[in-house]
Amino acid sequence: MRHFDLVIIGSGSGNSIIDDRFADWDVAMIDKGVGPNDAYGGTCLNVGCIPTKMFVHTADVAGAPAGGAKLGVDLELRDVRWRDIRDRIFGRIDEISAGGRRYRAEDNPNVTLYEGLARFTGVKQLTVDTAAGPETISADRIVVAAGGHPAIPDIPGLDQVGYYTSDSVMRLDELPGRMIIMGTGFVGAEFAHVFSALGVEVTMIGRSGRVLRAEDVDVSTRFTELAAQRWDLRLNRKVIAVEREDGLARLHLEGPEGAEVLEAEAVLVAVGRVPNSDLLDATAGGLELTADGKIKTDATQLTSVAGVWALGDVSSEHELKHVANHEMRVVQHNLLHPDEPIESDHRFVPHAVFSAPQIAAVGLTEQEAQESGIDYVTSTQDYAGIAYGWAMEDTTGFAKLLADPETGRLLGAHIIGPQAPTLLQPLIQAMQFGLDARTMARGQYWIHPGMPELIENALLNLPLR
Ligand SMILES: Cc1cc2nc3c(=O)[nH]c(=O)nc-3n(C[C@H](O)[C@H](O)[C@H](O)COP(=O)(O)OP(=O)(O)OC[C@H]3O[C@@H](n4cnc5c(N)ncnc54)[C@H](O)[C@@H]3O)c2cc1C
Ligand SMILES: NC(=O)c1ccc[n+]([C@@H]2O[C@H](COP(=O)([O-])OP(=O)(O)OC[C@H]3O[C@@H](n4cnc5c(N)ncnc54)[C@H](O)[C@@H]3O)[C@@H](O)[C@H]2O)c1
Repeated sequence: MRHFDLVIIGSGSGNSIIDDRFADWDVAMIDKGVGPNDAYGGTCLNVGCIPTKMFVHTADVAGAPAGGAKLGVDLELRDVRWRDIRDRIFGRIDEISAGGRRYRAEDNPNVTLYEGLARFTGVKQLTVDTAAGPETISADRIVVAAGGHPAIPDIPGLDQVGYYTSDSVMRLDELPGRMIIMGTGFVGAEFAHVFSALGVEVTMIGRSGRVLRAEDVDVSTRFTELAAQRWDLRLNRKVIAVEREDGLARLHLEGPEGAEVLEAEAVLVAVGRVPNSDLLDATAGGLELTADGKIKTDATQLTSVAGVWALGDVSSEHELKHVANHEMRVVQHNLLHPDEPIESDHRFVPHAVFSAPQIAAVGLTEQEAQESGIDYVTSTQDYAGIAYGWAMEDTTGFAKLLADPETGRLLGAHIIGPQAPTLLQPLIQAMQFGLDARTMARGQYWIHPGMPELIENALLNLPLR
C-alpha cells in the first residue's frame, strides 16, 4: 500500500491547494471526473459557474430585442445557432479542463494522479477504483474536496423518462421546443432565463408560492412577478408522476386547482444538490456527518479525524465557488502551518443569481432580522429613481438595505436589477471592513451618473438615528 504525505480528493477547489510550497511533498490527487465526459477540474469549471455564465451572457444578448422597443430601437433576433453557442463555450472549457489534467498528470513530478472513485476503507485509508483495478493508498494528511451532485427527487416514472440535470443540459444536441424545469432555486432561475431567451418555451414548477424564496421577501416577490410574465410559472405544485409517450415527457401535477398534466420535449431537474460524502463512504473513514449529510468540520476546516480536512460543497453550508475557494486557502495555510492554524470567515458571504433580472445579496434578509429580534432600519432605492435607471427605462429593479439604526453598520444588502452583483461588491466591502452607512455615502465621491448612485441613494435613505 503506497503511503503519501498528502491525499486530495477532488480536482475542483482542491486542485488549487498544490502550489510550489508543496514541491517537497509526495501528493496524490484523486478525481473521478464530472459531467458526461468525466472531466477534470470540478463542477464550477465544467458544469457549474463558468459555462452557465457563458450561456447567461449569450442569453442576455439574445434578449436585447425585448428591451429595445421601449427605448425606440426595434431589434430583431434572427437566429440562435445553438450548436455554435454550445461548441464555442465547451470548446474553451474542455481545453482548460484537459490542460489542467495534463498539468497534474505530466508536469508535477511530486503529484500522482489517480482517476476513479475513491472510498474510505479505514481511517486515513482510501481505495480508488482506477481503470487498472482497485488501488488502496494511505496518507498522513487527507483533504476531502469532493463536492456534490444534483439531487433527483423520488417521483414515480422519473427514472424512466429521461431527464436532464445541470450536468447534462448544457450539452444538448438540439434546443427542445418546450422545457419543464422542476425547481425554483438558483439553477432553475438561471436556466429558465438561458433557455427562454434562446427560444425555448419554459414552464417552471415550484413547490412553494415564490421563486427564489430564500431571498429577501421583497426581492423574491418581485422576481416571481417578473418570472410569471416570462415563463409559464406553476407554483404551489407537487409532481405526482412522470411518463414518456410519443417522445414527450408528461408530468402529472397536483396544485391549488386540482390535477394538471404538462407536456414537454425536455425536463430539467433542478431541486438542489447532495454532498458526495455517501460516494466516499466518509463514515468508514471515521468522519462525522451533519444531519444533511455534509462532512462536519470546525472553523479551521478540520474534520472529526485529526489530519483530515474538508472544504467546499461536501462540507460547507454555502454551496458557492467563492466560499470553496476561501476554505481552500484556509486548508492550504493549515497544511503548511499546522502550529498556527487559521479559521474560515463566513460572516459576510454574498451570492448572486445570474438570471433576468439579476439578483445579488449579502447578510441578513428582513425576515432573518425580524426572527433574530435585532433592532434594524431599512431603505429601498429604485433604479427608476436614479439617472442611469432613467437611461435604461428600468421600472422594476431596486436595492434594499438593512442597517443598525444606532451605528449605521450595514446588516444586509439585496439588489434586484441590472449589474446587481457588481453593484453589491462595495457593500460587501463595507460590511467586511466595518464601514458605516453615513461614512460610506458621504465620505467619498460617487461617479455621476453611474449605476452605483443606486447604492449612494439607498445608503442616504436609511432612517438612522
Ligand atoms: C449549474 C451550477 C451553476 C453554478 N454557478 C455558480 C456561480 O455562478 N457562482 C458560484 O459561486 N457558485 C456556483 N455554483 C456552485 C459551485 O459550482 C460550487 O460551489 C463549487 O464548484 C464547489 O466546489 P468544490 O471544490 O467544493 O467541489 P467540486 O468542484 O464539485 O469538486 C469536487 C470534485 O471531486 C470529485 N469527486 C467527488 N467524489 C469523489 C470520489 N468519491 N472519488 C474521487 N473523486 C471524487 C468530483 O469528480 C469533482 O471533480 C454553481 C453550481 C452549479 C451546479
Ligand atoms: N449563481 C450561483 O451562485 C449559483 C448558480 C447555480 C447553483 N448554485 C449553487 O448550487 C446549489 C444548487 O442549486 P439548485 O437550484 O439546484 O438548488 P436550490 O437549493 O437553490 O433550489 C432548489 C429548489 O428546488 C426545490 N425543491 C427541492 N426539492 C424539490 C422537489 N422534490 N420537488 C420540487 N422542488 C423541489 C426547492 O424548494 C428549491 O426551490 C445552490 O444552492 C447554489 O448554492 C449557485
